[in-house]
Amino acid sequence: MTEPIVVSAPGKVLLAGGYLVLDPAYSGLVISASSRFYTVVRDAPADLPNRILVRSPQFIGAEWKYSVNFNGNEVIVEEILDSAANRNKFVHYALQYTLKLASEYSASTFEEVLSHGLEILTIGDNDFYTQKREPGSPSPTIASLSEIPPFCPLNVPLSEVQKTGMGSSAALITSIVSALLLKFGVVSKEGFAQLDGRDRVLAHNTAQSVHCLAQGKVGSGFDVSAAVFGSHVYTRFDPKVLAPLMKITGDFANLALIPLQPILDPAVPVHNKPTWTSRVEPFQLPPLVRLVLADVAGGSSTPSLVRKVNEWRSNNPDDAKKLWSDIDASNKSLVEGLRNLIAMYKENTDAYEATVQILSLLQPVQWTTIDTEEIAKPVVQAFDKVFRASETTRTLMRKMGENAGVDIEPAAQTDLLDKSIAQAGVIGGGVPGAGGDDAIWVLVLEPKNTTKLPLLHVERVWHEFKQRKVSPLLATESTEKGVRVEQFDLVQGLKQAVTKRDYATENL
Ligand SMILES: Nc1ncnc2c1ncn2[C@@H]1O[C@H](COP(=O)(O)OP(=O)(O)O)[C@@H](O)[C@H]1O
Ligand SMILES: C[C@@](O)(CCOP(=O)(O)OP(=O)(O)O)CC(=O)O
Repeated sequence: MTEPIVVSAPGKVLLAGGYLVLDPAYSGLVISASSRFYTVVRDAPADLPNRILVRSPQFIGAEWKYSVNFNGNEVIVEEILDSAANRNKFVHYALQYTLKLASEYSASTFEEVLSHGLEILTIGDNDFYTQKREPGSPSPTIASLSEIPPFCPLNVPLSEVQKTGMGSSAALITSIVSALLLKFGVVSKEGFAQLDGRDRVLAHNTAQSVHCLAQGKVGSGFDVSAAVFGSHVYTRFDPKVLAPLMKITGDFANLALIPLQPILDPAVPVHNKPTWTSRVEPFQLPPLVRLVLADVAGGSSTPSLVRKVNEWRSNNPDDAKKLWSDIDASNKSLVEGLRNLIAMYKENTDAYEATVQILSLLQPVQWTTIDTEEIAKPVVQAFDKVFRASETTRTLMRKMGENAGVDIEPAAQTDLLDKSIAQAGVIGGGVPGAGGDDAIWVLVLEPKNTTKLPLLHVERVWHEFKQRKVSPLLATESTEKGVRVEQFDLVQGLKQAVTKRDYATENL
């Protein structure tokens, strides 16, 4: 049996650019989270040619079986259904499209890889799901969450789990697609190590297509893009590139007529081929700045928020244009402020660190009122610019919500954010992505070598907040750039988590 292939992909937070990023004229700032989704692909334990078993050991009954039919030319992946209720369209589509693509490179490698059958395991970091608590038990803290064993079983079927909104399906699809591309030799580990080389771009185009097709709609795609490339300023692709594939509904026999290589592989030169126009401008949060996320007990449906906002925008084009461009200016100012801070750190690390130390003890509204040394002034101003920009974006996003008649920042979230942002050492915050009731983000200062006071203040506010249950998540920003090939033995807890249950091979 060959070594398992393990690929992880990070979750996401859209810090700025919700709704705007659906339009290629605007961009969004997406931060990739340290929480990751893992896919392990290995040869099936028993010889079962052309069979694939996929399972998610964190959930009850999360097993999906497939048979692969290949006639030397066309590939059809069929679900072997125990019951219709146990369909997993996302996994099925990931297999169908990635296997078809792989077969177009080498039929003999394709047949060889499937000759023993495959087993695929998918598993997510705890942060992707709201962890169940015993009634009356204290709400979790970042310290208590870091004590929980990795990949905790959720003890419910997948359909009943509560998600935290970190983009589990995008990270899942990115990790499955990438692991399969490696297994079938379509991309290499070395190729994957390059951030903007052909291998990653191919993985992106494939995962993005699968995700859109499985969702049955084309969103902006910032979540898949972050899963592949890490934190960046994202500008969306033109959905036209997917038009030939979007026509295929359900019957994969129709896929036979559409070669995938020319659509997905940037290295395949075809005259007049549709191109992927998305733009990725790498980004990273400045040093000594920590992203903190909260899972808020509440729920909002992104598609219905998007529908209403789009409706208002098309009925009020002039007002919308003005509002969109004001929000865009504020978002750009946020990005610029954060980038300036990185430059300042590089230019004079000591002054930067000393200023962070001072600001961490003051509320952001006090920052520009204090007398600082000349050398600290630009750093103070840059932090102040980030604070102001995030507040302006909040105000304008609330306005967008009022106009469209939807709660982009509901009153309870406003209260929670105002209280959080009033703490010493907090730089700013907001509702991520489409907004709504289910999450907030804040940026806090974390001075070197001192207690993490701003984080503790924010945690206290969340703990004492009465209107909603608010739990911190462990995730910070991932400084690894997106999708990553892992070593099975080196991912803490992974081996135990995927081998926990003794699956009979006749399951296949
Ligand atoms: N852990 C998992 N294992 C297998 N499939 C999953 C898992 N998480 C999500 N999926 C698949 O992705 C689909 C959409 O997931 P969902 O969590 O609703 O998306 P999102 O993260 O985009 O909100 C699910 O219906 C399921 O098919
Ligand atoms: C409105 C949006 O611009 C942002 C939505 O971001 P969320 O992070 O809220 O998304 P989900 O996790 O899928 O619910 C739609 C889009 O860009 O596709």
